[in-house]
Amino acid sequence: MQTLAVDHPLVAHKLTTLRDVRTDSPTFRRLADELVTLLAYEATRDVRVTPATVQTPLTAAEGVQLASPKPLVVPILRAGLGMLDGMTRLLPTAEVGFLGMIRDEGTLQAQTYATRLPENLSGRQCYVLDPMLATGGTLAAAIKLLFDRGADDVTAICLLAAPEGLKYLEQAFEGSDAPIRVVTAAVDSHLNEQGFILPGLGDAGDRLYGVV
Ligand SMILES: O=P(O)(O)OC[C@H]1O[C@H](OP(=O)(O)OP(=O)(O)O)[C@H](O)[C@@H]1O
Ligand SMILES: O=c1cc[nH]c(=O)[nH]1
Ligand SMILES: [Mg+2]
Repeated sequence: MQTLAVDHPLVAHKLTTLRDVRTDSPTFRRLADELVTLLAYEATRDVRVTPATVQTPLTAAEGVQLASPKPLVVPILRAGLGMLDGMTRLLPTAEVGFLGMIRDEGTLQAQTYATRLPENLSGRQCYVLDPMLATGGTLAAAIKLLFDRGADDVTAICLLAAPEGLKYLEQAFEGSDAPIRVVTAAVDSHLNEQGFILPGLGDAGDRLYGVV
């Protein structure tokens, strides 16, 4: 598994405001959207392309186009939905599938309550969107579901990741042949006793959707 914490002053600037407890929901949504687009630029570095030739007004030019089958973007509801527009701005022709997952705040176990994905993902590159990688249980379950349907390459885009979650994923998919990448704006310090990322940004779903 590869982890990339994107080191860029604009990412750090936007993340700082996102963390700030005084940031209201509309601003939080806008910043999350902008951050995803910046992270997506790095996360799609290995997106598959094929050679293509176009005619310019003057002559032929060799270039590339996105390969087939096209990439699949999978936001994990609810909080991952706040990352979808930022991602599809960069990959407008990607197909979008949905996973609804919720972490039980007592046991910290993830449960899947909705699945709307293509049955066969063989040969597909998948981009999973979830702002918080905490214990890693949610993302591990999502990646397993994609692999079970034949996906052969998964990149997760997270706004924040905890070292515990990264380690959990590393162990869960140890020996897997398929590439797994995690692209994040920052790897934070650790989890607290309630499984929240510190310093973190609180409950991403609640902050996106105005619960607080
Ligand atoms: O790494 P984990 O310990 O599994 O925790 C991370 C998950 O928790 C949050 O979702 P939550 O369950 O709160 O659902 P929500 O998106 O509906 O708020 C977050 O968006 C991740 O999906
Ligand atoms: O810090 C955390 C951990 C899980 N889910 C969140 O929204 N925030
Ligand atoms: Mg939540």
